[in-house]
Amino acid sequence: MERQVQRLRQAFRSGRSRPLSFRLQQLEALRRMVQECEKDILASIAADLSKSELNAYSHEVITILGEIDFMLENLSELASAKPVKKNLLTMMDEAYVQPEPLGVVLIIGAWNYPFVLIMQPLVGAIAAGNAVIVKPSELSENTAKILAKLLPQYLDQDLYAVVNGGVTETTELLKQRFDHILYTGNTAVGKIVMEAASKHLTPVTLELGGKSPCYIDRNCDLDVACRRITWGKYMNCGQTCIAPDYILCEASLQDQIVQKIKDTVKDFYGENIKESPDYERIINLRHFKRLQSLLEGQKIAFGGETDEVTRYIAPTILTDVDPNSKVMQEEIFGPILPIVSVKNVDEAIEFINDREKPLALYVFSHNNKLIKRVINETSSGGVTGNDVIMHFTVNSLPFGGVGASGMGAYHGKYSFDTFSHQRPCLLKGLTGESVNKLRYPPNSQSKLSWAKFFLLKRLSVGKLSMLLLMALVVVAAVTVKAYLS
Ligand SMILES: NC(=O)c1ccc[n+]([C@@H]2O[C@H](COP(=O)([O-])OP(=O)(O)OC[C@H]3O[C@@H](n4cnc5c(N)ncnc54)[C@H](O)[C@@H]3O)[C@@H](O)[C@H]2O)c1
Ligand SMILES: CC(C)=CCC/C(C)=C/CC/C(C)=C/C=O
Repeated sequence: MERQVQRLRQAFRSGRSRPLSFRLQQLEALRRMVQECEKDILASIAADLSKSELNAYSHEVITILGEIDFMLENLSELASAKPVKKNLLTMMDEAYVQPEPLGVVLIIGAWNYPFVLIMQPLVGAIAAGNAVIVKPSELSENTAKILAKLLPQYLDQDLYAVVNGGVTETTELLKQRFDHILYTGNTAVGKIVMEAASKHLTPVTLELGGKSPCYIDRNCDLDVACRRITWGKYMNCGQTCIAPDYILCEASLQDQIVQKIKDTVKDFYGENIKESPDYERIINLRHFKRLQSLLEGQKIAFGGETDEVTRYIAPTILTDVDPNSKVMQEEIFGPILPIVSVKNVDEAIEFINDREKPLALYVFSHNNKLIKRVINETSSGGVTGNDVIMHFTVNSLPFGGVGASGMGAYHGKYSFDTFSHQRPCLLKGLTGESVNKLRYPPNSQSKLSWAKFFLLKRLSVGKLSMLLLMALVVVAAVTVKAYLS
């Protein structure tokens, strides 16, 4: 592992990854990889998540092609030096912010969107000019294998590497010194990653999870709300970090919501959900059993059927859920949707604020003021009003958590910035010592008041009259010169 990181560091130090032409060429190669190997990529994702290839394409491949296109179109602007405002002391100089690559970056992905969660940060890290090691999740082993096979075929092998493996390999990897680590996964491992990174003072981006609430206001089109929630909750069998975790609503809405979600499930997946190509399975037996245990003692208003052999759990709704019950204590990450009743929006806001800051927050209402109020009075990684999941798809929005749901963000420009150092540059000439004298010792009251003038634009009466006098002399000189010529 150590040798591998050293090899990448050496390649980074050679400067090969820095020219924009090289970065663009690598991004184009990545796009070719996705297009030319689409079939194998889709088959791997499909095998890992019992997912149809159509869904694998729309859940994962579209996002990556969009991200690569964005970087190809915007890289020269993103990577360019940005001139900044100057003060009076530096007005003759050049001042700008120059984004520069950080060095060798580690990207650790999770299993639930195994392609997107490796590839999207990788696009940003390459665009920013870094060398990169990616570590796909061992739980999505087919996608891990195809990434390890394809990436070296299309990318520069000295700068970009894939390490596969589980806890042992990741632990070993985390002992190495990186210049940035982006980790996606659960909070407990997030803490391990951050602790390991702290040994080298390596900055981290942590893309974690949490319980993302969904408040449905009485003043709302329930048909539309329930259709959108059904889509976002049961896609990927609920194994989506930003899936609505639970619903908050007034008690009187509960039965209507159950009925409408039931009807939508039938529209989406048909009478026999098990036969639907659009309904996935739980990733492994450990998660299957964990989810089964969340159903114990709950009022199941819809669904609840499970099949251990195929790790099938039906789209399920729990009603009158006690906020202290187990299903409300941990991120569900499966197709179980609890409804917790609140008296009104005030109580919903309090409920959200009493808990850890979630990765996403959803509010459904005709009343935009109410939506804005919920946004203003709570905190979460991201928000979508009157829909779910969709803020993820806008790559001009930063994607990330806050508090327990993570730190830092990526996507589009935010990926580029995450993997760059914003380097402040000031370029001066070697003239102008008469002004510089002001900051050289010995100090004096007069130098201090000039410094206040140049840096704070504060002028004493004495300095003001002197400046006026100087201005008058300049005007007089110009007038005399004009008269004589
Ligand atoms: N914010 C996001 O974008 C996002 C996206 C997907 C998933 N998630 C969150 O991730 C969680 C599900 O993922 P998961 O954690 O089950 O995925 P996982 O089991 O695939 O683990 C994530 C990564 O951590 C590594 N890992 C596991 N144990 C480790 C250890 N002890 N030391 C070092 N590395 C270790 C794994 O090898 C893997 O690469 C959920 O909480 C979900 O909300 C967040
Ligand atoms: C709207 C379309 C076409 C796709 C959405 C894809 C999707 C659900 C992405 C989620 C990715 C993500 C960060 C998952 C976290 O677990």
